[in-house]
Amino acid sequence: MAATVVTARGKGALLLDSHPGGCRRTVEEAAAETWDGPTPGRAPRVLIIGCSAGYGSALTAAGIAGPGVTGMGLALERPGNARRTASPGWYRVAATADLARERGTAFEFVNGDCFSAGTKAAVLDRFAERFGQIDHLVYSVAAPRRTDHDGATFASVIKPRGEAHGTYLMDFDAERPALRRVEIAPATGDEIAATTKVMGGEDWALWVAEAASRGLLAEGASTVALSYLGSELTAPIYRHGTIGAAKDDLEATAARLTASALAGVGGRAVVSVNGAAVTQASTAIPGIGLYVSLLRGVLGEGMQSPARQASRMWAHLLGGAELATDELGRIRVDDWEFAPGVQDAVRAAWDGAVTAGEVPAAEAAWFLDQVHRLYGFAVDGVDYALPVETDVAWPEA
Ligand SMILES: NC(=O)c1ccc[n+]([C@@H]2O[C@H](COP(=O)([O-])OP(=O)(O)OC[C@H]3O[C@@H](n4cnc5c(N)ncnc54)[C@H](O)[C@@H]3O)[C@@H](O)[C@H]2O)c1
Repeated sequence: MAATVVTARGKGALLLDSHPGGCRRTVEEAAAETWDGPTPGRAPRVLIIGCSAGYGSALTAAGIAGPGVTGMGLALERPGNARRTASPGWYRVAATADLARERGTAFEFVNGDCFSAGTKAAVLDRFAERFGQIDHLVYSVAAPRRTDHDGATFASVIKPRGEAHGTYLMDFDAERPALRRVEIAPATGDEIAATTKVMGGEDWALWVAEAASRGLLAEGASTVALSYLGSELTAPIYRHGTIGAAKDDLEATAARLTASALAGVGGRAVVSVNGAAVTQASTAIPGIGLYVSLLRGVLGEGMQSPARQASRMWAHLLGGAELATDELGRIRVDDWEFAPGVQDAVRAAWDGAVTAGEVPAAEAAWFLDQVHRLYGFAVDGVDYALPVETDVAWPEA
């Protein structure tokens, strides 16, 4: 395909195309994150499940550029076709592979379904062949559905549990970013179970057990899965909702893994509670867009990017600056979101926005920019008037 000018077509938080050059720049930005952790004696060998977007992409880029991790990343991305460019994660993976090459670190990427037994076997076989053992297994998947080994498919839903919940969407089709109230009916028991099947700890545990059974976990290995706690403002839809049930399950899985699969190698399973970020997964959750916009309004530059948080996580996992652990043993990378006064200020801003029926212009503009950045648009240093090659190959092993 010849190079072409790519523009941001689409509606609200969903764009049809992505810009390869902009996606590349966002990876470079993550790689430029300051590394103030320890310098490892040898490259840590890592497997990152969900490496192409959001926190997983940040962990991959910041890990390659900072401590110089080596290993493999798995993601599920879509190639381009005659009507649309590839998905943004496809381009980020290509850029991250180039970053690894430039840094002289071996890193391979697989495009596949993490829930499939075949993908697990293929990835772990390849890891054993090329890298030997795993020092750190990162699980950073956010998926809408999961097909199980028997062909049954489960869809994750974002709903409250128990009673209906009213929250606000930002309506970017309006001339000014208006708020639209939505009422969301409570989930059924089946929906809660299906969401837990997709976003709970079962698949994480399968990966770790499969790696352990192949003798792939190195002495002292760690595995980390990401979680979110969030504000009282979003609790009815998030932490007390279907996704919260899945996160409870994921978090309970950590202790079981430390006591089982990791016990033999003296390793540990860790839950990392990260802060609110604009990602493809989070923009699908009603109320999160408003919350995260107002949080940014309160914190300004004090809001930590996924790359900053990723760098802090690596420093912790590699035995450098220790992160604080809460009463449930989770590492808290969301400390800035809960710094004194922050939540009170966000609540006041939320009440103000609801009363006014609109989001303050600066916060709304920031949010829209963040959404565009997910697709490689609104990125500094990219000339969007220039044609760009959209036919980018998945990196070779
Ligand atoms: N975004 C937030 O505000 C936030 C905050 C704290 C914690 N987290 C957690 O971080 C984790 C990642 O979320 P995110 O927001 O970065 O999501 P994201 O949508 O940005 O990225 C999801 C990743 O999962 C991969 N993926 C999805 N389905 C897959 C499949 N079937 N097989 C292989 N890979 C698949 C995607 O390719 C992508 O790399 C989740 O556990 C989420 O709960 C998110």
